[in-house]
Amino acid sequence: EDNPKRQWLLQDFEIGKPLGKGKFGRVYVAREIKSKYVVALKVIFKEQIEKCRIQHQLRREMEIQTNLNHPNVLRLYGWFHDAERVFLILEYAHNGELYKELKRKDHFSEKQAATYILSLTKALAYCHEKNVIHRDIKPENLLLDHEGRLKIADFGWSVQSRSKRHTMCGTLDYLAPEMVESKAHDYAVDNWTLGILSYEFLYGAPPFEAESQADTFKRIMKVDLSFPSTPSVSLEAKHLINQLLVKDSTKRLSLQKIVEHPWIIKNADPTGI
Ligand SMILES: Clc1cnc2c(Nc3ccc(N4CCOCC4)cc3)nc(-c3cccnc3)cn12
Repeated sequence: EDNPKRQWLLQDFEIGKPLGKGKFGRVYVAREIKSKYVVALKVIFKEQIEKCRIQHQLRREMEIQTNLNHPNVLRLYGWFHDAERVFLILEYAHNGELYKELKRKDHFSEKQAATYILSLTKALAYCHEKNVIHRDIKPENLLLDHEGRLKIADFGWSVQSRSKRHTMCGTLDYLAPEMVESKAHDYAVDNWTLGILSYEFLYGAPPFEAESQADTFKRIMKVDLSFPSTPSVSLEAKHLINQLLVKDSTKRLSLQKIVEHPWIIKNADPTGI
């Protein structure tokens, strides 16, 4: 407040109930005492970080998320550390995890599913513009704010796209074909995931689910996609899913084309609620 660059301290916060635990630590709801602002405090143990040698990954998550500012991306307000822990000060998502909502409702309506997919598409377009590829978009990493607006969280696995970093201010001119190809390939993974999530939001389970990991792998590689007869889903929705779950990453529908797709135009609430 007076000096924004002042280091945050644990004593600046009242810690509330644990919201959940991840592999590297726990997330608590907390309140910054002076401003009474409610946040989520993600506590990560340094020994865990050293043991799994994820220092660089954590630093990358923090650099990336600090620089992202989008209504559908969970804000990272700041961070601090003490002898044994690192603390991330994150935006609190009052309505919790999207996948719990999906489990509760079995599957979403076409309007709800299209609204979430539109929010995700806009958030990913923003991230890609900032050369960030999330690579791990799944219901567990999606949270809902007090208005039910979707927030992408947990950038632990995202990467700053490497090709942009190697070339001089983003020109592709000097990149070898495989580098240009890999750049296009990298970003397109998030488009595939939007297809998976569209299916999962509408049917309640992901399209290539199978008994074993090996079977799921086979189904993905074959793009072994089929639509159950119930719940009944519109042809436009199936059309969008078919245009995203394409093996050739260069043939997947672009984020811009998703925003303009008839199913999205017809069903999504542009305010994202
Ligand atoms: Cl980061 C971050 C920001 N906000 C959250 C959040 N918010 C949140 C709000 C409300 C409820 N409840 C609402 C009433 O019913 C019970 C659940 C849960 C989580 N949860 C987690 C989380 C949850 C589970 C596991 N690992 C992390 C992480 N978060």
